[in-house]
Amino acid sequence: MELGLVGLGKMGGNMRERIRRAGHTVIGYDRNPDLADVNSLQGLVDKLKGPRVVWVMVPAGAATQSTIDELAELLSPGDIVVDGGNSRWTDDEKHAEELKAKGIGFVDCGVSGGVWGLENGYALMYGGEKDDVAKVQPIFDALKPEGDFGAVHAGKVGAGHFAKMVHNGIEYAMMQAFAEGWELLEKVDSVTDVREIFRSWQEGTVIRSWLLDLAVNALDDDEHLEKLRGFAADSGEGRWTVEAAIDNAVPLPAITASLFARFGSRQDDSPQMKMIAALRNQFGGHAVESKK
Ligand SMILES: O=C(CO)[C@H](O)[C@H](O)COP(=O)(O)O
Repeated sequence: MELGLVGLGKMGGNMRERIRRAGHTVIGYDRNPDLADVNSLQGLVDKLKGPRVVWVMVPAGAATQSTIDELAELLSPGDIVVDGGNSRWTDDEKHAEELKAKGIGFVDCGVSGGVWGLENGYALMYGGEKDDVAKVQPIFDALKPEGDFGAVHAGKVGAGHFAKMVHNGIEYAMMQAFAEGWELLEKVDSVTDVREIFRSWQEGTVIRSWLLDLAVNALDDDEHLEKLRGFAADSGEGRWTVEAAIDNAVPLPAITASLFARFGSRQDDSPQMKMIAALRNQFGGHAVESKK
């Protein structure tokens, strides 16, 4: 089938390649002309025969919104827009309504697989009407990993991004657990080879996993991670997971703590620990450390 793909960055560029390898035609548009097959969204829409399927793979928020606004004007009734970015699931209903007013279908799709997806396939979680999903199915089949697993119709519009958001929340907590275990092992003198302990865990253990494999890769590159600064950014999905937990009164202590650990990583001199030091000093005369 034919697909229009908007956004040809790290994810979109590799996805174009994987879909083409499966024998489909992909017309790609990106603001960077070096990556694009056409020089505008109008050009992309003109090149596709109807009914069209256009997959949007641009950063969540303003970039996704403006792309969908533009597509709503350019596409025709019966066409489908897929949002494959990491959009907040609460935006999906709005996007579906905006497009529905023009007779255009909408499917939201959480995509996991990172830079490894080109070869390994992408895990897909999609939400939307059955008929709309069916029109995109050949593309889902091309992108998903080989075998029985790796793709799911998660439910109504929004369910795909909700599932991906929770996946990323779990990702935060798993990474935090590996990071904490690694730091503790590194701290203890009697342990002489932390990297080999991590490597040994790759087979036979309860915690063997792709994240563990990636941790071993990272330690092979830089055994004590000395080249890195202890700073972790976040793209929003961890926050949204915690917000959804609050809205639904679901306790998420591990995911919440892992999100807050990232916030802590951005502080060189913790303001709250200054207050704790000051209070301990006030009530107990406990020693404080002064700024150098
Ligand atoms: O979806 C992903 C992996 O599954 C992305 O890599 C995601 O952007 C990572 O999130 P964060 O920047 O918040 O760590």
